[in-house]
Order: sequence, then structure tokens, then C-alpha cells
Amino acid sequence: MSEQVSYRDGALHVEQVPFARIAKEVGTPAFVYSSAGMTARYRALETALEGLPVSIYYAIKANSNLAVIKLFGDLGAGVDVVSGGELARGLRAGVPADKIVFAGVGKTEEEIAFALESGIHQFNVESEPELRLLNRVAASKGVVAPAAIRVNPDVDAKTHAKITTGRKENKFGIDIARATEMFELAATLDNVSLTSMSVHIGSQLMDVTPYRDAYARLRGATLALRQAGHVVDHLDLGGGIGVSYDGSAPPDIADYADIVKETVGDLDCRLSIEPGRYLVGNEGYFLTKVLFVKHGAERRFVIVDGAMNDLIRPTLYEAHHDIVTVAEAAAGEAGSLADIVGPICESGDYLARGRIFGDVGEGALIVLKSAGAYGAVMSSNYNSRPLAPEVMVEGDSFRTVRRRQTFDEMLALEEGLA
Ligand SMILES: Cc1ncc(COP(=O)(O)O)c(C=O)c1O
Ligand SMILES: N[C@@H](CCCC[NH3+])C(=O)O
Repeated sequence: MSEQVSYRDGALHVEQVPFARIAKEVGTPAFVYSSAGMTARYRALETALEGLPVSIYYAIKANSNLAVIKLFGDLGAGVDVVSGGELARGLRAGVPADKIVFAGVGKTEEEIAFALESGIHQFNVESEPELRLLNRVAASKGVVAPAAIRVNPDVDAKTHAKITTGRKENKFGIDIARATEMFELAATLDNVSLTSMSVHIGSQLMDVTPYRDAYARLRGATLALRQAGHVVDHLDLGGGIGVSYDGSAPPDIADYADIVKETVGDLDCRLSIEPGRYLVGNEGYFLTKVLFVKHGAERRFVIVDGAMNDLIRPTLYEAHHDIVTVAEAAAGEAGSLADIVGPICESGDYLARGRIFGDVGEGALIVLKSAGAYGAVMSSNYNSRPLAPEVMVEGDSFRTVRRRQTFDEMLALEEGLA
């Protein structure tokens, strides 16, 4: 029996990930990433967008491990951050401040001050009060803050309701009809420079058509602003390109690039995009070990040492992740119905439900695919489970890029306070 799993996804693949060795040396559960896969994704996107004046800002919320940020930074990417903590990560990973954009509906005064002191490239402002606060903090520091307004184009991204961000009922952005009003307001504020707009309509878009509608509206707003005498020299087109979790066809990035070209390619604007999931989603795995197999009255439970605190996507979005066993490489192909569940005290603690799954026994290693995005970053200490380690596979070798949290580290913040 092989101790390795082969994985192919179009041109991008990890030939052999040494899961058994990783389990032995690092333990389980663990997140495992492919540097070759992430690099290939970045290059593919760059190639698809060739000829367009586009910069790539990696949205580090998808996977903010320092080694992952550094990998994209070294490839030339900037980063998109949504909190002071993410800004600290971007800087710590060596990304130059002038390649960092700061998005988010609820930036605090302290976060704005930190970003201004760091000298970031751009604030993507999501409300009028935020624009005024940005002006005030910038004035107190004697600087002019580079700003974009994030507009809400009221376009349905046709994705999961919890990750749709461009509809009127969503908290994100400023109604696109108010763009001119915002530019007029900014013109009266001495410490912001507003010459840019951003848009982000949602995550995990499997159909690129909604981008066409959103970018067409952005184009319309740009032309109207210019007509009114304002300068618009940069458009941030957001992230959201989906990846396949089940082997179905992913969106074609060439189609996405065509849409960019056709809608905003001729506006004489610098452009940027903020992909997160696309760059890392398929290039990570969640490795876990079978603790017990229990035959319930109605179904088989495969109880593993990974849980919803490690990978919450199945619980939170009913998300599907393909699963393979390390020994067989294709446990999903034959077998019987099973729930793959974790040790947490909630019935919602499952990694897969009602899955046709092979006959695994205690100690078997199983791998959830496509766990590179919104995996480790969304993990928690629920049930006082220490955070799982993260491992980067580089060529034939691998290295730990986040250690497994110890009990002492988990308890440190409360030390002496009880
Ligand atoms: C403003 C912004 N940019 C970029 C992203 C990255 O999204 P994704 O990982 O779907 O590419 C998000 C998350 O949805 C976001 O809110
Ligand atoms: N956490 C979500 C995506 C959120 C996108 C961030 N705006 C997921 O796992 O699919």
C-alpha cells in the first residue's frame, strides 16, 4: 500500500504529498500546503491577466500563515488586509507597506492610525463616517490618506448567502448611486485623496457572469464621476473567484480576464484584484486520523481527531470537501455511507455527512482536500482544543510553518488571572 496520495487538478497538481511522513513527524490533525501549487495558481492568474494593467493583492484572510504570505510576496503580490492583525502579518511577512490595501466595514481609529503610520498603499473606505474618521486621523498625523470608496453595485454573485457581499441588503460598501456624493465630500476634506473605487461582490463565484454586471456598473460610475470633473485613476475589482471542491469544472480565469478587459480595460485606469481562495483553496489539505469507527443504529460514524474547531466550513456552510484515505487514495469510490465526525460535543461537528466512504479502521489517515482557504484561519480553541499545526510541502521535503499549539500557550492569556 502506498503511503502517498496523488492529486490532480487540471494543470495544477501535487504529485506526491508525504502525508504519512507528515503525520509521523508533525502529528494529526494538521493542515498541509503545497508551495508548488500556490505558485502555479499565482502564475496562472498573472498569465491570464497579461496585457492588462492589473496588480494582484492576495487577500490574506483566506490563509494568513506567514509562510504563505511570504510566498506570494516573493512572487510580487501585494496583500489585501481587513484588520490591524492582518496588517501586522503582512508587514511581518515582509510585504512592503506600499503594497498593502486595507478593506473592511469596521476599521477602528487605532487600526487606521497603525495603517497610516505604516504608510499603506490604500484604504478601501466603506462608509461616510469612516471617510470622515480617516480624514481626522490623517490630519492628526499631518498626512494625506490614499483612499478608494468601496461601492456596493447591488449585483447578485450567485453564491452562498453568507458570503454574498454586493447586494443592497449586505453591510458592505456604499450604494454605487452615492459615488459622486462621496467624491464631492472627499474634495472638501484636506487629508484624504480619493481617486479610486473598489468593488467586491462575494466569494466562491463559480460563474463569472456577475462580475460583468458589477464591473459594468463600476465603469458607469467612473464615467459619471469623470463627467462631473473628478479624477478616477484606479479601480480595485475585488476577489471572489471560486474553486472546485468536488471535481466539477472551476470558473475559467481566461473568461474572467476577458470580462475585465471588456468592461474596464479601456478606462485608462490602474486596476487591481484581491483573490484569496483562488490562490490557496485547492492547494491545501486537512490531514486527520481515525480514532474509532462506531456503528450507530442508522449509520457508521468515522470518528477522527480533526473537528469543526479546525475546519468549520462543513458545519458553517454545509460545504463539501472531497475526502481520500492516505492508504487507498480513493476511499470515496467504493464503500458505504458514513459520517466523518470529530470529537467536539456538538452534533454539528462533522467534516462530511452521508458520504460513501471506504472501509477504514483505527489509525487510518484521511485527507480532506481543498482546505487551503478559510481552513486554519477560521479555527478556534473550542472545547479547549489546541490549534493544529500547518505544514508547507516544498519539493520533496516539508517544513512546519506553524507549530501545534501547546496547552500552556492556549492558557497563557489567562495565566494568573483566575
Ligand atoms: C474585500 C474583499 N476582497 C477580497 C476577498 C477575497 O475573497 P476570495 O477569497 O473569495 O477571493 C474578500 C472575501 O470575500 C473580501 O471581502
Ligand atoms: N469563510 C468563507 C469565505 C468568506 C469570504 C470572506 N469575505 C468560506 O470559507 O467560504
